Amino acid sequence: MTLVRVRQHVNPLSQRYQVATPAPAWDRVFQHPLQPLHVDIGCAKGHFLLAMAQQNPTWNYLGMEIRQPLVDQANLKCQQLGLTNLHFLFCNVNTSLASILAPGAIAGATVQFPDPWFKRRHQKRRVVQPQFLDQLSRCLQGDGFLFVQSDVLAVAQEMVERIDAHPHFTRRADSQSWLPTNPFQVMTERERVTLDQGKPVYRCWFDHQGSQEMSDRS
Ligand SMILES: C[S@@+](CC[C@H](N)C(=O)[O-])C[C@H]1O[C@@H](n2cnc3c(N)ncnc32)[C@H](O)[C@@H]1O
Repeated sequence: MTLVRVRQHVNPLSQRYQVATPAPAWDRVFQHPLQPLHVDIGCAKGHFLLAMAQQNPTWNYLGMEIRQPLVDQANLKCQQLGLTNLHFLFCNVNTSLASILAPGAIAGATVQFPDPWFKRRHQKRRVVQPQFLDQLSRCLQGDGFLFVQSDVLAVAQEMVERIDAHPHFTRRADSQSWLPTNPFQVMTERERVTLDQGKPVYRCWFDHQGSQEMSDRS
């Protein structure tokens, strides 16, 4: 058995992650490429999507992850399970959303337990930056959704403040305070560990609206 070293954290701002990843051939990665697409950002080992894809065969699922060994392992698992509505992609979402996903290509997105980067000087490495939300908004359909959760209150608050400040996202009525449960009823790796330790999770659910053209605030 070959042991692959998986780094604990990867700095998304380092030079080697600045090259935009091209889109895969969608008709090769999904059996039915026109099904609605749900993208999980920073999917790690992909446990969440492996379960979602089995439960919802009429949706396609794309996991985006910056640690390549995790992506390779997740795609292997996907193959072993014979799933034709799931694919994992090695990329830096902060540089590659626009090169991978066409405007309006996705029906929904999740950002779950993003790396917290606690030190102040490292916080610009966090995934949910204003520019990321502009790009995500371009890729989301007019009636798409965005679900975010974290076990770190400050990270959850920062994500929610940034999403609230974006003109094309609105909190769902049930998300005016933190959602008590995960609406997908499928746990991520990090969510399971957090709940097993009896710790709280901070969750929020947004509707996306507006045309892709309006989403481009730049
Ligand atoms: C704390 S883990 C959470 C994993 C999973 N979502 C969960 O809830 O268990 C955050 C993941 O996001 C990935 N990640 C961080 N920055 C990223 C980026 N810019 N692009 C893609 N993936 C990223 C990390 O490599 C890591 O696997």
